[in-house]
Amino acid sequence: MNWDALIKIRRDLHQIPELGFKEFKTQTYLLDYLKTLSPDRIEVKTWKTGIFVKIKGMNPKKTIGYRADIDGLPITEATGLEFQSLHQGQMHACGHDLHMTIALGLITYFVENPIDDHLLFIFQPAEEGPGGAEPMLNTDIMREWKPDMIIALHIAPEYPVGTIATREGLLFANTSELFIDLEGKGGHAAYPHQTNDMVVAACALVSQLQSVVSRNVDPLDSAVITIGKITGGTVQNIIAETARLEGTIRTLSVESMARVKERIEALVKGIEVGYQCKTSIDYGAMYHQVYNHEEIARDFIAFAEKKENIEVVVCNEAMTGEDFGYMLKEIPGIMFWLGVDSGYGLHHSRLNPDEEAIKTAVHLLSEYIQYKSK
Ligand SMILES: CC(=O)N[C@@H](CCC[C@H](N)C(=O)O)C(=O)O
Repeated sequence: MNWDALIKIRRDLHQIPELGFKEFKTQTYLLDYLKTLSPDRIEVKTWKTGIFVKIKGMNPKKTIGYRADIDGLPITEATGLEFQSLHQGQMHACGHDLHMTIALGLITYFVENPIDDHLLFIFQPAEEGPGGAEPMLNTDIMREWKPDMIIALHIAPEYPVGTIATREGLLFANTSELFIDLEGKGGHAAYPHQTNDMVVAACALVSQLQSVVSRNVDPLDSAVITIGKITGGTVQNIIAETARLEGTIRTLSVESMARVKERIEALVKGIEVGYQCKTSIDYGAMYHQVYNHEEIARDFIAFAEKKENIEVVVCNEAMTGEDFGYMLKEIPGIMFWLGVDSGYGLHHSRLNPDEEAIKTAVHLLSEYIQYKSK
């Protein structure tokens, strides 16, 4: 494997992060790379900004899948790296540049070292939203090339390189986006009694939302409500007529998601009455939990534990979301965390994964896939 070439690929991809379903340059870059590989064994099909790559097996009995997400985030990069993002306000701050590079490393390896089974690599757009996994699953290409098992990984800044972490069963939470619009009556800053101020209403609502997890969810269960963005008003001396909260809900069960939403709706109704305004709630994109197939997870953990230079952690569930959960709902498989040792975490403008982890993942997965194909 030409590791220097893979590092260059990672850095090239890092420079061109694009948001969900706008990954045009990324798709072109990936397709250009795939054209450099011997065409005899691979078939490539595109879907929107995503790509399916099938590597034909020598004596196939099944198809093994690997999924890499390809979109970036609306974050202004502050790493100061020489290969930092060229796209103002956009960054690969969730490691998808590494996920794609690892997929290309595996494709290159298996084109050069064919195995018995078919392999399907899925480059999936829009993981950060609105979600590309579910629509990709529903394509004719996927119906035709559907894998019998599927694998994905996610970088983990908190673990050192060489560590992987996973577990049987639930790994990532159920998620739902949350958008709440408030509309009242604006006016002059000096005449608040003639208005219904939506900045005040929005602040009250953010505070009240904090009681849902602390008072409506069983302490032995887990949930998260995060409001990541508030907008409202126009200038400092005009009382705001509108405000908008944007956030996300995370729960460990589908039932808790329903309960949390019920409570949010009740609080929003209360704001409507208490602050004399109109409200609306939009749940945006929702992701199914990531649930690892127990037997495959056990087998993968046992396999990885035998590898030199790999430390396996059997981790707790995380409140992160991943639309790979939809793929695992239909296809038996696993997701795991890949240690990349960064002082800054996921979705941070200074996230700086150690590129050595690319080698760890390509070694581990090429060996695991060969073992599963025997
Ligand atoms: C691994 C990761 O960070 N995934 C994202 C998925 C976002 C889903 C959706 N846009 C939402 O915010 O609910 C995450 O934030 O966990």
